[in-house]
Amino acid sequence: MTVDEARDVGDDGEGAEDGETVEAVVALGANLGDRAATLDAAVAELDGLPDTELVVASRWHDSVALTPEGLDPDKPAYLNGVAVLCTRLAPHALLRELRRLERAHGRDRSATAPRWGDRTLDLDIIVHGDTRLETSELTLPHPRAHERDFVLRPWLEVRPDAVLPGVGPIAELLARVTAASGARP
Ligand SMILES: Nc1ncnc2c1ncn2[C@@H]1O[C@H](COP(=O)(O)OP(=O)(O)OP(=O)(O)O)[C@@H](O)[C@H]1O
Ligand SMILES: Nc1nc2c(c(=O)[nH]1)N=C(CO)CN2
Repeated sequence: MTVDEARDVGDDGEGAEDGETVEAVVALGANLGDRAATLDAAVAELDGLPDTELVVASRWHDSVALTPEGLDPDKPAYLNGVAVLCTRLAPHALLRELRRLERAHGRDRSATAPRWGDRTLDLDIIVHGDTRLETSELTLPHPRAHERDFVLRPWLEVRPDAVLPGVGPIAELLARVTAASGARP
């Protein structure tokens, strides 16, 4: 499938069914190791997933680590970005592939790893077409995407008109997050 065709899919107001081609947005983050090299490699690996093609990836953005206690400039800073994929993988199948790629990059998912702890690679599904679902393994859209500058900013860079299904245009969401943080847009 070509990039232009990819831009036209997943826009029919329905949740994605098995085997349907949709545009999915994956958020990438890393704050350990050679962050840029890891994210570059991950983008290439996303492009190589079965029934999947990379449409566009954002630049990598530096961002202060968000922890359960708030922003922590003493933690290693993150590089964040997004990749827009055209995929026939169903949501849970895509999630399994992302977990596999995280593992391959040394992601520590042991029981002792702290919530929102430092990581070599984090891959989250932000949207999968217009799918809205909530299971024990997967919530779509990603439940915290609307409040995350480090997701919305790179996404806006590559998809200025994107809408978070059930929430709103990401340009408005980013403006709200930026205003709430007291920072300039
Ligand atoms: N949209 C989603 N994308 C990725 N994982 C999800 C999603 N919704 C639910 N999950 C579940 O969240 C679990 C925890 O994921 P992970 O450890 O990457 O969270 P986190 O990145 O530390 O935090 P956050 O979810 O706030 O970004 C995963 O095992 C997965 O089953
Ligand atoms: N800046 C930044 N902070 C985070 C990030 C992230 O990607 N960027 N991911 C987290 C868990 O998903 C927790 N904190």
